[in-house]
Amino acid sequence: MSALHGIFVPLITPFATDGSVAFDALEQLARDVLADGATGIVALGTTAESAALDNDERRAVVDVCTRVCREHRSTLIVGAGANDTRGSAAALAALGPEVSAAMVPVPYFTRPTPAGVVAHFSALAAVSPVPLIVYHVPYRTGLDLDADCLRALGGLPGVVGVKYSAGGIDGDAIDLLSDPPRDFAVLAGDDAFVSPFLALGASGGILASAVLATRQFVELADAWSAGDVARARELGHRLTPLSAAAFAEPNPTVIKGVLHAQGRIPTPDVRLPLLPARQASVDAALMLLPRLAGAVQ
Ligand SMILES: O=C(O)C1=N[C@H](C(=O)O)C[C@H](O)C1
Repeated sequence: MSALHGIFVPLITPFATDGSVAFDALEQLARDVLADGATGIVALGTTAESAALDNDERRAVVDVCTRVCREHRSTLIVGAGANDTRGSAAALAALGPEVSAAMVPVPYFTRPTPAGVVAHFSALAAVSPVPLIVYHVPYRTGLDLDADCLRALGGLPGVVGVKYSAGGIDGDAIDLLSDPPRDFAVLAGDDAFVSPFLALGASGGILASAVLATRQFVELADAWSAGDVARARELGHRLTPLSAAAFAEPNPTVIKGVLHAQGRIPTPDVRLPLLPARQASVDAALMLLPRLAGAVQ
């Protein structure tokens, strides 16, 4: 697939006051970010509290996102997979033809060797109905992968990209970006580091905080892609504090607090073991939004 450029917004799962999923609010969020220029959305990312949804809820979330992406002709990425190969293959088999790619975590908790990780993705790519994006997030999976391992994954047929979320820009990120596999997209997955990632050649980002300032993140990606360094730097410096504020507490608690304060979702509720963000954290993020509103050209 060639559509892995630009900003992809992983959507939160809004809850109604009775605890059910607020599908109408989810649909509106999807429409908003696509209208504001996002290349696509991610359903069932970490941001969606996927682990706290049941199978029916997960299916219904994907249905809503599929419908909106179809109408907008936009890219739909769906989070799928777990820490074993058989279960991950079953999750992938359930994805429909309108899913552009699946975002599959490096197997967490089990602690396979790098060769085991490559064998895992090789087995999944062989059976998956859709292309795979490797979700590399060592602070969640407990498994660090070096640039050579990521290149091996990127060389597998059917593996089209990586969401790189190592908590910053480390030597392996620089190594990978200096010599990525052919037709392999490196996507920034740590919101506060997206601007330097794009400067190094990443093709875009999967960024939960982009739901709060979609047009500005899109313009950031466009500016780096066009080589407008001055504009890109300025926007990056303006957006970084928002991303930092959005992640001051476990994702997506602050983002939900902000969206609720803006009237975009019915409650700021999250499901256990997450707890709602403190009001001070939500206020700190909210305070940054007015000065961003004038930042787009
Ligand atoms: O759900 C996602 O995809 C993202 N999750 C990350 C996280 O919660 O660690 C953050 C990133 O913005 C996208």
